[in-house]
Amino acid sequence: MSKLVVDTWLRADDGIVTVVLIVASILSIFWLVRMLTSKKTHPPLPPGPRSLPLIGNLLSLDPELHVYFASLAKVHGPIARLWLGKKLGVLITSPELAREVLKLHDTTFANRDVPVAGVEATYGGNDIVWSPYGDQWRMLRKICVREMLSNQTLDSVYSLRRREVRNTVKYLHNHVGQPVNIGEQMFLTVLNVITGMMWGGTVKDEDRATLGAEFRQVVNEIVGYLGMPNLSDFYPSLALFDLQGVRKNMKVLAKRLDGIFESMIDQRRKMGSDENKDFLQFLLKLKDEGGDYKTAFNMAHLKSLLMDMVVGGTDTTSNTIEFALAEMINKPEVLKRAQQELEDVVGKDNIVEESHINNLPYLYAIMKEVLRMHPTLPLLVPHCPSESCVIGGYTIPKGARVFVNAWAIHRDPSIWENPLEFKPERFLDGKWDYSGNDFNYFPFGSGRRICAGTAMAERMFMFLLGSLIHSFDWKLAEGDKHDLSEKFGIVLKKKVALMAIPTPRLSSSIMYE
Ligand code: HEM
Repeated sequence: MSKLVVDTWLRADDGIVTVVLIVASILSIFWLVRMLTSKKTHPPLPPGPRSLPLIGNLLSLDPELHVYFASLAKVHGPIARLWLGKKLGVLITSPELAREVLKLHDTTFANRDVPVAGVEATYGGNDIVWSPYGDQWRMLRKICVREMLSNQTLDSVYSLRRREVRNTVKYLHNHVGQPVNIGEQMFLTVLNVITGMMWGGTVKDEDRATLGAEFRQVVNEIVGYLGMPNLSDFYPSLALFDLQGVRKNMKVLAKRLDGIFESMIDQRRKMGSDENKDFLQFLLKLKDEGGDYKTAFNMAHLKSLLMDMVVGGTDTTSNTIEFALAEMINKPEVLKRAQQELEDVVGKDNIVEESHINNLPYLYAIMKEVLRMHPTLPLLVPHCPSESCVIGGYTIPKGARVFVNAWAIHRDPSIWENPLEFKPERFLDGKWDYSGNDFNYFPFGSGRRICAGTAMAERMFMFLLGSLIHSFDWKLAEGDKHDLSEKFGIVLKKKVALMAIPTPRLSSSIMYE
């Protein structure tokens, strides 16, 4: 090889080295700049407990999720993460951060991470609770709130609520001196009101025990599966195998309710259109004739709205009343004070009417206090950001399951004096309300996804519990201990059913008819 060729090669090599060095330097600068800027735009994930590869934190989950999540917040702070298999869970446990999620970034977090159980229960997630934030959700919510849950509609069907509440008082009067399963009776009363509003149906007195208990069991199981950690949700690639059988069982339960819906729809179709102007008739007309909505209203929407009302409206209200009565029996001075208020406003020779409820501030304070201590949906319905978002200085990636722990915030000693004491008086000054603007106290949630049934829940609670304690004195069944412990589910319930014995306290037995 000639010297000239070797020199040329060496010079060419120098050139290559120089070019490589320049490119490397430019790339390094780019990398550095990216690192620095990406650090700025993508803060880290929230802190959380150490997790195992693939399994994440699944092995340390406690069935009482609300309590377990509160304990994690104590260690990791008001925003924490948890790996549920491949799914990222984010726990929000302070009023400030709840405000960021539910108010400042309301639109981003107005979505749901729909569990497999939710899809099965609601004809493919076609209901209000699980629809993503968008036209379908807007349509369903508007229909429900306007046609069934508005104050105006509720006023127009007062006679129905009155009839059911009177039936319950009568039933209790027939069981004076005997232990009554309060949750079951409250469930049945609310169920009758809701089905009465939907299609005019009520469970007859003779079927009260059997049909009511069956309905309650189905709703209980559906609600149970909705709150249960399910591997199919945490490992979507395993969903096909349905390892815990959640989808299979949910299908069976949904089918049982669907059978009832089908037969109601059938009966309603056979009736003339002028008979019984109820919610179902309105929905059928909307389905057949169409409405002024961007999304066409179909049969899946119709049935899933019925499902929302039955599942979302019954257990929630009845469990709250059961907790309230249990707390009052445990604190007889609270029961006495509420009874005195009713005596002052209603009298002992009169029965409670819904028109009285606005004049019962102490009973209202009891409702607020029970929703503070035992918020019916302790973690709300989990929210899900539609895009990555920074909360409290940490990134919550798109698609994470966000649990806002209202239960823990409602028991935070830095906000509430003696938070574990049941003390309705704390609400008497009207300082706290649950309209969703106060993030120290939000049992119905806040923002776009706030509960759609607040007005109905309020009326049923006040009217039904007011009637119960105005008409009867209450004590526990012989040998029963006061037990106020909770059992976690998407809807919180009493661990031990309240069995209580009614004793009449009104002046005449006519008032129990
Ligand atoms: C004590 C009674 C009740 C309580 C404490 C309660 C509480 C709640 C809460 C916390 C949420 C979730 C809010 C969120 O995701 O941020 C919710 C959603 C909902 N509730 Fe209630 N609820 C009650 C009764 C009812 C009743 C009686 C109905 C209807 C008959 C109802 C219908 C709904 C519906 C449809 C949603 C879904 C709203 C949406 O995703 O847009 N609720 N409720």
